[in-house]
Amino acid sequence: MTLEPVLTAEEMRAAEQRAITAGTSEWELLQSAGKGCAAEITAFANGKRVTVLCGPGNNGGDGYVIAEALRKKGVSVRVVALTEAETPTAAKARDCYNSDVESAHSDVEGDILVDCLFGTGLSRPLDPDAHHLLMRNAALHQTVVAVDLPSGVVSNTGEILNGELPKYDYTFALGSWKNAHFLMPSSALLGKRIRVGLGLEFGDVSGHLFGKPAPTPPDFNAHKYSRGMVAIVGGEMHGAAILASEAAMRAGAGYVKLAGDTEHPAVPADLVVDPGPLEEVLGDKRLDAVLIGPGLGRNDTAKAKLEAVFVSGKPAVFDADALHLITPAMFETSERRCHVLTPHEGELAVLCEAFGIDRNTKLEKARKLAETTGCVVAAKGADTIVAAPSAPIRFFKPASSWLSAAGTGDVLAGVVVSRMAAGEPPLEAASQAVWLHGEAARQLGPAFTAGELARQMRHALATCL
Ligand SMILES: NC(=O)C1=CN([C@@H]2O[C@H](COP(=O)(O)OP(=O)(O)OC[C@H]3O[C@@H](n4cnc5c(N)ncnc54)[C@H](O)[C@@H]3O)[C@@H](O)[C@H]2O)[C@H](O)CC1
Ligand SMILES: [K+]
Repeated sequence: MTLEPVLTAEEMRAAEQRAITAGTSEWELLQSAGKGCAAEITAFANGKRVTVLCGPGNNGGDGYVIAEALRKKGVSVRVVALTEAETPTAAKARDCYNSDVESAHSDVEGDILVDCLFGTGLSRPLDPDAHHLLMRNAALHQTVVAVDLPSGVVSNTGEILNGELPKYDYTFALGSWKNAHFLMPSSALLGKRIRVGLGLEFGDVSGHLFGKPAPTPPDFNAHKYSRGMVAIVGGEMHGAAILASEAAMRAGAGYVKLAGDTEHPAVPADLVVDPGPLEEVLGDKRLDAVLIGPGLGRNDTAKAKLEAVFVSGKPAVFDADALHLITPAMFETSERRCHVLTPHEGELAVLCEAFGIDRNTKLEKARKLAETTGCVVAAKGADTIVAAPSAPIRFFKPASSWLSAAGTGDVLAGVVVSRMAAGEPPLEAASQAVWLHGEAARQLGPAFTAGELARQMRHALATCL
């Protein structure tokens, strides 16, 4: 499993400062950044006309270095400066650009637009002139490149301060990934994400990009219980729990039991349906993990089942309807706190209300909910993140937008509980599940159903073994 640092703007500046203290100058960092971007652009700039828009800070400084590096390689370059270079390093880069710099009044037609107006230093929305310059010129070029971040995006939150920004074809993350590279709404703008390394050391960071997991296959002498036993608590709507079970059966667990009186034509022969009392199912010592929520309903029976899961003390995944019924008091009936919650945006809001959490962004809501409950929180959406108490936030490369189909959340919950039963700690189980879910969707291409996604899960798992 790979974890790449994802930083806030403050962490990035601190890393840069450490490098400077250790003897690498800001000028050298700017040179590495600019030359690294120029090398990437050269790969698709053959015979193309490049326009570089430069802002006042070091993001603009990167732009002058990029322009000079491309110019030296014989690429046709024009540079348009929004204002004078304001930092000493950007001013030096401006002076080292050996050609004309045009004023921001000119529209430039070309093929590739390189946006170096603002990066991590953005502190307010673009002024109308800067915004028009960016929008007009983006429309006049076929390919649009963001250096570090699209100008107008807040690095720590992914907010777009100007409402509308161009769609980019490439974004070059300088030194490290930043939160905005994986959070909505900015994540939808970025095009292909490329990290340009600057040789910086990061140490402890507040976020990680979670890469391909490395689950272990069953032991040589494994049996169904040693591989992990899952119970999925059925409820009012049978389809959702069956979908979750289909996914759980294909994500590592050796034994998946559907707890309830589910008589449904879609129940496969390889799924054990146990209509006995829920307390007995949950009391089975061999049971490793429980999922409750998909198709559960929200009536008194559903609430009693949820309370039984808490009382059992088994590691649990709470999804869908269960997230509407959870109360802080339920945690007091159980010694175990480290469960997994898998809310989408609406369910996250419901949970924050229930636990008295008042935060503005998805990142802050998920982080605070994890701290307050002690649970791992997989906050789903186009920018799924996984938060755990006292751990860096986990970000993920964006998954297929075809995942926006009914039942895909039930499938995810089934994969989380399966990975937990297979022995993964809750944070790993949730992270692996998000990755496998995205990989299964990638393999399926367009317009798949939740059932197909569940059945694809073993092929996603196969890519990790
Ligand atoms: N951190 C690193 O390791 C490296 C970063 N590099 C690049 O530098 C930028 C960050 O540079 P900085 O000078 O801090 O900020 P910006 O260039 O983003 O510009 C901020 C500049 O502009 C003013 N400002 C902020 N918002 C606005 C606005 N809406 N309108 C007008 N002016 C605004 C603000 O006061 C600052 O003066 C980083 O993203 C990288 O691209 C280098 O590559 C070296 C390594
Ligand atoms: K930029």
